[in-house]
Amino acid sequence: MAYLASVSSSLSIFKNPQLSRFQFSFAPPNSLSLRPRIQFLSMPMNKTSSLVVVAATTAAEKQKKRYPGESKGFVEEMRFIAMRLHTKEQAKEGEKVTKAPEERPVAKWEPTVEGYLNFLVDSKLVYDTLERIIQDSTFPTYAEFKNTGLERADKLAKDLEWFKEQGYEIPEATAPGLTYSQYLKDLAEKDPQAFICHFYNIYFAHSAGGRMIGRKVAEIILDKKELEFYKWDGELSQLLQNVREKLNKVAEDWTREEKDHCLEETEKSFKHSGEILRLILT
Ligand code: HEM
Repeated sequence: MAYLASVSSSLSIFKNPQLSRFQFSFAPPNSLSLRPRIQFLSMPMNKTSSLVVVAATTAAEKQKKRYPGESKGFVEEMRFIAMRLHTKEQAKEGEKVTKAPEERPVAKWEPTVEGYLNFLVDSKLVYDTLERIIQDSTFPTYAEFKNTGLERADKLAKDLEWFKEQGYEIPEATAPGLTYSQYLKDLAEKDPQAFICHFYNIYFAHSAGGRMIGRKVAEIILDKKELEFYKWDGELSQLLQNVREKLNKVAEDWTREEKDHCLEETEKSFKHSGEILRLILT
């Protein structure tokens, strides 16, 4: 119903006699679909003007279509989709409304050391998996990302060692980390575009929201101790920029369909990372 209302209010533009033919397309609010959207065409402006609903764009129109962020390179396209999947409380550009525990404002989190340790252990498993896949790979799409300086597994190993020295018992990895790790291994074998989507989201999320979370949690439960997980050797902004350039270059060889497929994987990346983040609050 909401869609119908927005369609009819948009129809006023058809009254403009200058427009002998006008067309627009729309998708339901919050739709992440990148596939052809429903399109409305108006016929020449006279009394018999009619509205024709066409179910799909033609190949030529599709080619002309611009994707948000496209002019800046593929990373910007991935970023655009990722930002829409945040809630407003998580990031200014966020649009998502449902609120799982980890989607509530970080300022209101009540973390526990035990939960945080589960989060660090599962995160380490995911980074171990990603970094082993990249390091062992001879496949150019993956090999490009060896030794970017963003790697986190060794840093997390040091942090877990520190917790041990403080007398904490280091837990075993739990279901969210184990499931995500296996999922990444499967993707790496059979779906490079989807794998690269996870690669981007995991490392870039950690450099943005992840650091914010680390600071907040350390304030509440670690007497502000800054963990190695949140430190990089070298200038982080430069490391990120180098990886952005490599990602853009890799994606230049992809067809539009392969790019869309990569973008469509973003939701899964949020789902898996969200489950690991939620451990902090257990
Ligand atoms: C509590 C959870 C989260 C919070 C508080 C959070 C917060 C943020 C913030 C503040 C930014 C920076 C926005 C800006 O540039 O102005 C950001 C960027 C981003 N986040 Fe999140 N985020 C969260 C979870 C996630 C998750 C689960 C993912 C995906 C796995 C993700 C992926 C990204 C990406 C890809 C960026 C863009 C980084 C860049 O611009 O280089 N975030 N997030």
